[in-house]
Parts: sequence; structure tokens; C-alpha cells
Amino acid sequence: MEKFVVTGGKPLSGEVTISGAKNAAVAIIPAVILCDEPCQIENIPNISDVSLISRILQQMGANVRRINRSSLYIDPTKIRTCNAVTDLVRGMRASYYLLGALLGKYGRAKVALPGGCNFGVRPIDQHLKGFEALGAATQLVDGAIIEAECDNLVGTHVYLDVVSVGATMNIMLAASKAKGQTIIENAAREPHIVDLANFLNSMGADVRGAGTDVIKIRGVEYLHGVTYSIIPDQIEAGTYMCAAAATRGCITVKNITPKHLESISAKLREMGVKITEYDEALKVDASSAPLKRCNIKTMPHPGFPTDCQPQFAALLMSVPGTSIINENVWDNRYQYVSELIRMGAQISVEGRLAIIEGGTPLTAAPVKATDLRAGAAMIIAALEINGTTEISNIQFIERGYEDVVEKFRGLGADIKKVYFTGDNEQELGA
Ligand SMILES: CC(=O)N[C@H]1[C@@H](OP(=O)(O)OP(=O)(O)OC[C@H]2O[C@@H](n3ccc(=O)[nH]c3=O)[C@H](O)[C@@H]2O)O[C@H](CO)[C@@H](O)[C@@H]1O
Ligand SMILES: C=C(OP(=O)(O)O)C(=O)O
Repeated sequence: MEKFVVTGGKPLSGEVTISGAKNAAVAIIPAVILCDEPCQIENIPNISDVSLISRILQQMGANVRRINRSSLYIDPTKIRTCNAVTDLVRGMRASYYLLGALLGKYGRAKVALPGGCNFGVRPIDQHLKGFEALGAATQLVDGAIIEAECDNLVGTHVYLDVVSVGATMNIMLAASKAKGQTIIENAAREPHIVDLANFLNSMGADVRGAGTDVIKIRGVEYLHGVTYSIIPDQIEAGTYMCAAAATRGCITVKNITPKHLESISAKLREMGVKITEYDEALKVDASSAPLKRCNIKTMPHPGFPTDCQPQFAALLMSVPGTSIINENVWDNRYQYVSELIRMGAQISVEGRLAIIEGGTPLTAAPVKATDLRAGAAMIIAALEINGTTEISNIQFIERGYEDVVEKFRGLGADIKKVYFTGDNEQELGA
């Protein structure tokens, strides 16, 4: 079994370079299905979710190969099936984008229900509502597969009942080749939505308004091949910023878009962390003043991102006083709290609220990553503790963090990946 072993207790320092955004990459890779020529996608993060979606496309007949560590060549012209009903598809959330892309390109799709992190119910009713508004017939088969079909998608007006990242992007995909104009209202505004729109437009699509809550897509017949570079990962950046604050360190986070990080920077500043912005970097300095408690409410962008909520819980458990987190996006994103409690945190969960009594003594304990960002929170918590913490279930962390061991080591952290067999421990090429 692979684990991370972390010995904490010292401030992080130095520089870290942020990779391409997971949640943009896992949408843009399937979006290439819509294209009528090969594409080259750059700044691709080297993470397991990217490997999964690439393998899914390969299984469908696409030629997908790495040109170098961060670039993928994708030729979708050899795709020979609209069926994606495999365990790989069930193994990740973003496989739902196959529905919009296949429907847009071929007028039909048969895709297994997606997996991904477990936060309670993760419905896709708004995706299906959008496809149906475009004229598709959709059905759930055997409770496990979505089928969607339409000879000619026709532009439409969709008002989303909830602000959904996945539904907004999936409808954009299907609508980009529909006849006429589609208007999505109450659309999500995350940076990866703008990135997907920019990618589609670079291929010749006509998408306007991405980044606002009204997106207009005029369908086109042909999309040409492009070379496109994905935006930096706002959540990976937020994780390292949070880790710097949690260890009272001082780091520079490079290859980022400071604008995408405003809600995170604002919250850290409120806590007393000094943030200096540069064009494509941020300096995060928590080394001088004591940090102050704060409250957090997660919201769709530009609000505070739910994908940084567990990492901030790990930070706040080290800050004296009562902090309250209000998880406003997911019903059940506190499964990691019991792991932090094993380390001495005082956190109680009441529905969507987590009440953190920070500043209690913390001790190392064996903990597990209950999901991707929960795993990041375990690393941050372990870095705060004078002692050695073993973190299991690290496959969740590797879904979304490229070179996490190397990046934290580059900041001075004592972290290694080991393979445990019974009593034996073997360090893996870190
Ligand atoms: C691969 C990917 O990009 N994952 C991200 C995406 O997930 P995902 O796209 O699954 O999340 P959504 O934005 O769709 O979900 C937001 C809220 O809307 C609800 N909802 C969503 C769709 C729907 O059809 N019906 C419905 O009720 C959900 O239950 C949730 O309460 O955005 C989330 C919110 O920023 C992030 O936490 C995930 O990291
Ligand atoms: C929840 C996340 O991912 P997914 O939607 O792919 O499970 C995440 O990136 O934090």
C-alpha cells in the first residue's frame, strides 16, 4: 500500500510552480471530440484524472499521445463509437463531458454515470435538462448509463436551476455544433468555464459571455485543429498558499493568474497573511504576525471555492479562536473532519457548518485521504505537526496534484512516498 509520510513542524519557504488546471484539462480533452482535425493541448497536468480521460478517448478510437510531459496530441477523427460504458468512465467525475461532446459531434452518446469524489448526491439533472432543451431524448438505462440522442440539435434557451459548473460546460459542448443560438442563463462563472470557451472559440466556435452568468453559443458546422494552452490550477495554487500559512512560512507561488485567486487571497489577508501580487505569481508571507481566526462560506465563483474548503479547515485548526465554515455547495463535504480530529483538532459538524476551535495541541496520527482535497488537507495538517504522520489512500491526492511530493520537498517539507508491505517500508522514487 502506498502512503505519504510527512514530518512537519517547520515553515515552508521557497518557490513552487503551479501546473495546468485539472478541472479545465478534464473538460478540454473530451471537448476535442468536437473538433474535425487533431489538436495539441499544452500545460496539461500530469495527474491520474488526465490519464483516465485520455485512456477513455483512446478506447473510443482517438489517437491520444503525450508529446512531452505537459503536452498531449489528440486526433479525434478516428473515433469509432459513441459508447463509453466502462469502469474507467465510472472512475471519474469529468467523464460526464463525453455526453455533451459526443452529442454535439455525432448526435448520440451512451455514457456510464460518472464517479469522482463522494460528497453525497451529485446529480446531473441540469446537464440532461440542457440536452433535452436542445432537442435530445435522454434516458437513464439500468440506473447506471445515460443515453442521449438527437438527429439535429437546435439552439435553445436554458435557465439552470442551480449554478452548475458541469452542466454549464456540458451544454456549451453540445450547443457548439447545434443549429442556431443557445443561451445559458444562471451559468457558472469559474475560470475553467472561460478556458473551455476560449478553447472552443480558438477552434472556430462562437461562444460569448463566458465568465458572466449568461453565455451565448452560436453553433458552427466545422471546428478546426489548434494548439491550446490550459490555464493554471487555481485550486492547486490555493492549496500551496494555505500550506504556507498553516506552517507560518513564506513562499512564492509561480505560474498563476492572481485574479483567479482573489477570494483565497482575500481570506488569507483577513487572517493576517501578507500577500504580494505579481503578474503571474504571488508571495504568501505568514512568518511575522500571529494569524487570526475567520469564517468561510463556500460559493460558486467568484465566491470562495468549495475545492479549497478542506485545506482551509486544516489551516484554521492551527489558529486560536473559533472559526466557522459554511459549506454552501455540497451536502456532505466534511468526511475528512474525523481524520483531523484524530490529530487533535476540535471540530464539530452541524449540517453544512463546521465549527473549529483552533489552536488546540496537535499530534501525529495515521490518517487517510477520504477524497482529493481532503487528502490535501491531511498533508497541510501533517506539515503543522511536530511529529511523523502517515497518510493512506493517496490515490485520491494523485487524481489532482502533479508531483505533490517533489513540490512540497522543493518548499523544504519533509515528505516522502513509501510503499508499505507488512512491516517493511520502501521509499518510492520521490
Ligand atoms: C470535474 C469538475 O470540474 N469538478 C468540479 C465541479 O463539479 P460538478 O460539475 O460536479 O459540480 P457542480 O457545479 O455541477 O455542482 C454544484 C451544485 O449543483 C448541484 N447540481 C449540479 C448539477 C446538476 O445537474 N444538478 C445539481 O443539483 C450539485 O449537487 C452541487 O450542489 O464543480 C464543483 C463545484 O465548484 C467542484 O467541487 C468540482 O471540483
Ligand atoms: C471534487 C473535485 O473533483 P471531481 O469533481 O472530479 O470529483 C475536486 O477537484 O476537488
